[in-house]
Formats: sequence, structure tokens, C-alpha cells
Amino acid sequence: MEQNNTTTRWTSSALFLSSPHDFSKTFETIDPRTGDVIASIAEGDKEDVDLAVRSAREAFDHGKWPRVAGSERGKIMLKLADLVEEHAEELTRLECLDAGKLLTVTRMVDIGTCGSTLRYFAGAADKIHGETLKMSRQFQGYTLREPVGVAGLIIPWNFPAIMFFTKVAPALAAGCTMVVKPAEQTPLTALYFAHLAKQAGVPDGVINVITGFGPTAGAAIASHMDVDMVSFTGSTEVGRLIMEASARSNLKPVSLELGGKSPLIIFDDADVDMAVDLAINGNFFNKGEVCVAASRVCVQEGIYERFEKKLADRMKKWVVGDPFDPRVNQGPQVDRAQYERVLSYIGHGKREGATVLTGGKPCGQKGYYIEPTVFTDVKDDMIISKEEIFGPVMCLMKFRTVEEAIAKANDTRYGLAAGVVTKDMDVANRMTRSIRAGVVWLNCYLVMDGDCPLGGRKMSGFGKDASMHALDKFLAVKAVVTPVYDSPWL
Ligand SMILES: NC(=O)C1=CN([C@@H]2O[C@H](COP(=O)(O)OP(=O)(O)OC[C@H]3O[C@@H](n4cnc5c(N)ncnc54)[C@H](OP(=O)(O)O)[C@@H]3O)[C@@H](O)[C@H]2O)C=CC1
Ligand SMILES: CCCCCC/C=C/C(=O)O
Repeated sequence: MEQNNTTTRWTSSALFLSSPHDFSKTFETIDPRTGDVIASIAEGDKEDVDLAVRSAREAFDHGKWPRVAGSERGKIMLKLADLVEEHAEELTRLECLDAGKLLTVTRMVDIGTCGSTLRYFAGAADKIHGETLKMSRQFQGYTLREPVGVAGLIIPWNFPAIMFFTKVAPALAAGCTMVVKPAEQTPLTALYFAHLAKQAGVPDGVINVITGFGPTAGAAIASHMDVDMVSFTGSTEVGRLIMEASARSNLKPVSLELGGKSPLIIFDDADVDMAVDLAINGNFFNKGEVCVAASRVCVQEGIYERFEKKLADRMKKWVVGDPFDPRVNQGPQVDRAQYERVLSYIGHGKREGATVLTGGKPCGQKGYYIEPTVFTDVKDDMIISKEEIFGPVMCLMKFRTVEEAIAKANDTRYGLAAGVVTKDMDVANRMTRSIRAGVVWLNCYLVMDGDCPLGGRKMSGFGKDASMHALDKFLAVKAVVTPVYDSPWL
């Protein structure tokens, strides 16, 4: 962390100190339980992005991070993982406060995952190999996989800590330097991580966190001539803007993890209790603010009525309230805009003739709470069945045949995730191969793992987060070719 007289800049960069720029602009981050202000945060804009990119450029072109052995980078990343775990309690509370997340889940899943993501990629940092090429003439060829340079990492508000390390950890392992922009709604943990990174020994200029707004700071990263790649998670609409900005600037490669309208297809032979569990978790986990939410639940007609009744019974026990209370299942939506957006979709559903099985209203005296809502009688052409709602709203539908299930699953412009519940291996194989999505969960849902790639097709974007595929995004492949003379073989 660097400090100056006007405001606090949390960054591992030293360049900020010498700038004459006005650092006094701030914005407020809000507690979604109440609408109260948690803190004032420095509002970075285009000028700050320029400074941050200069700092990252300097650290990449002349600093030690890309030049030390991968094992050394790995060691520092392991130290950072330890520090994150030592500070897990403060981080957990910051994340819950900023994003309205459940305390117990955040401790285990969100903050719990940060250390494992860092460790996964720390282990990869000294195993980045090229290939020897089988040249057809008297030449020797091989490939180098080099760090791509300065990475721009633009992060959403639904999993601020998880997404921070999902992007930062592979970039660090590859030897890149980076400018990271957390979402305006949830900047707190990113700032804390930058501070811990400095303590862990990440050199100045390697991780530069810019807090601020998308249309200013985010857009400046996407269009910057000296940013070498962008990895973005967020809406399809902003994904398009990022691609446009790349096209209009330096044609930097972009990786886009965007929205979804994922189907969960439940066949007649499913264990109904298990299927109900998957549908609830798939829709109401993290108050539905999940890119892979199973927002279209399609149940085969033979078990449909039993499924619907069990689901309605289960939802009666669902508790919405303060996410710090361990008895609560669902906290508030992240901010007023998202709360209003979700309520407006619920309004569309009612007006379009879908039936409200459960929920359908806001709740609580203050804050951004919404009842978990299940719509039945949903038709494929309704807005609620086509558009990403990103809130606690499930669309329940019926189907008869496997063919119909495949058609329903693919009847979306998105292609991020899907779930299939069946005991029949032939049906399972046919479904998993027919669905056009980045991940298909079979007899489970929302199972994430460091080694499991996440990323979509169609309007859910392209490029993978997590797994070794994520590391590839931060590496440029270079072929090196040289003549060989009198080689005894080819
Ligand atoms: N795939 C996913 O996981 C996510 C999907 N979404 C979808 O998007 C909807 C709207 O949410 P919203 O917060 O508006 O999502 P955005 O796509 O606007 O936000 C994601 C990130 O992009 C930044 N951003 C916004 N505009 C630009 C821009 N022009 N150039 C570069 N970066 C930009 C945001 O900054 P800032 O917030 O500071 O403006 C934030 O850091 C949700 O309802 C949901 O459907 C949203 C978040 C995550
Ligand atoms: C166990 C859930 C973790 C989800 C992490 C990835 C989600 C990404 C997204 O919704 O954008």
C-alpha cells in the first residue's frame, strides 16, 4: 500500500506518488443490507489508468517479475496464499458487507477458494513448457510460451474475491504484470488483496488495483494501447464494448466470461429430492447472482407435479435476511440497481402470464431483499425465460421427450452451463454431447474446481477461466526457427 497526503492508494506500484493528479475524487460503497455507506473509495479515472498502466509496463519491461524463475514467482504466490488465509476472517467480513453474501458460505467458499486458486497456479509457474517442432526441412524449430505483457483484469461484483484470484493468479504465474479493476459495488477485498500482495513480496508495479467506474476506468483499460490483453467477467453488453475497444485500439486479445440462461434438465428417472436440491442451489445460491445459475429448470412430465410440490414445500422453509445471521439462506441483492432490475423482471413474468408459485415480492423494511421466486407456466418466448435475470428467480418448465429436452436446452442465445439429471447413461451421453455450453454438470450442479475450465460459447463469450486453459490466456506462443546443417534425421 502506498499513501500520500490526499488519499490512500492501495497498490503495489510506486509511480502514483510522483503524480500531480487530483486524487481527491471518491465514490461510496454501500452496505446492501441497509443502503448505508460503508466507506469512501478513491475514484480512479482514465488518468489513473494511464499511471497504472505505465507502472505495470515498467514492471514488465524492466522489473524482475517476468525475469525471475517460475519457482520464485510460485514461492511468492504461496506466501500470498498463506497471508490470505491468515486474514481470512477480516476478508470474509469485508466481502459479506460489500456484496451481501452469507457469512458462513463466504468464509468457506469465497475466501476459502482464494488460497487454493493461488496454490494451483503457483504450482504451474515453473511448468510452462514449449514444444519441439517436427520441421520438414533442415531447420530446427521450437516454441516459447512467453508472458503476454500487461494484462487488464476487469472484475464483477458477484464473486469479487474469487474472481480477483481467478484472473490475478494465472497472470502472476505466467509472469505478467496487471491493472485490476474491481466492480464499483465491491472494491473492498481487492484493495486488501493488493496490500497483502505487497507483504508477500510481489514487486511494486506488478499488481495495480484501480477502483472506479466501468465507463471511465474500465473503458480506459479496454482501449489502452499499452495493455496487451484483457480478461473480463460481466454482462454481455459490456463484453461487446470491450471487444469494440480492443478493435479500435491495439487489437489486444480479450477473454470474455459473460451472462447465461442455463438449463437444468431433469428426467423422469431422477431422484426427485436430489433434483429439487440442485434446482434450489442452482437458482438461489448467492441470491441468484451467479453467471451459471440454472435459471431454466425443465422437468419431464412424469415427475413434474411431484417436483413442483416438493419445491414449493422446500421454499416455505427458505429464510431471507441478514447474511451475517447463520440461520439465513439468502441475503440482499448487491445494490439498488440490481434489486430494481430483478423486480422489474418479476413484473415482466407476472404480466406475461407466468404463475408465481413462490415469492414474487421484495421483502424487509430496508435494504435490497427479494423473496426467492419460482415461476411456473413459463413459455419459451417469455422475457423471463430468455434474458439473464441474475437474481433469485427460477423459471420452471415441463418437457416430454429427449428431443424436446435438447431443443429446450439449446433454445437460448447463451451457452455458459447446463445440468442434466438422469440415471440413464445413454440419455446422459446424448444430452451432454448435444448441449452447446461450456460446462455440463451431470447429476450435480454448480460444481466448480480449480482444474475445471469455466467459460462459455455463443453470447456467453469465449476464453476460459480456471484450469491450465486460463494460464494459456496470459502466455503468447512464439515459434523460433533456425537452420541446421547436415542433420542425420528429420
Ligand atoms: N457473468 C457474470 O458473472 C456477471 C454478469 N453480470 C450481468 O450483467 C448485468 C448487469 O450488471 P453490471 O454490474 O452492470 O455488469 P457490468 O458488465 O457492467 O460489470 C462488470 C464489470 O465491468 C465493468 N464495466 C462496466 N462498463 C464498462 C465499460 N464500458 N468498459 C469496461 N468495463 C466496464 C464494471 O465496472 P463498474 O461496476 O465499476 O461500473 C464491472 O467491473 C447483471 O444483471 C448480470 O446479468 C454482471 C456481473 C457478473
Ligand atoms: C461455488 C460457486 C463459485 C462460483 C465462482 C465462479 C462464478 C463466476 C460468475 O458467476 O461469474
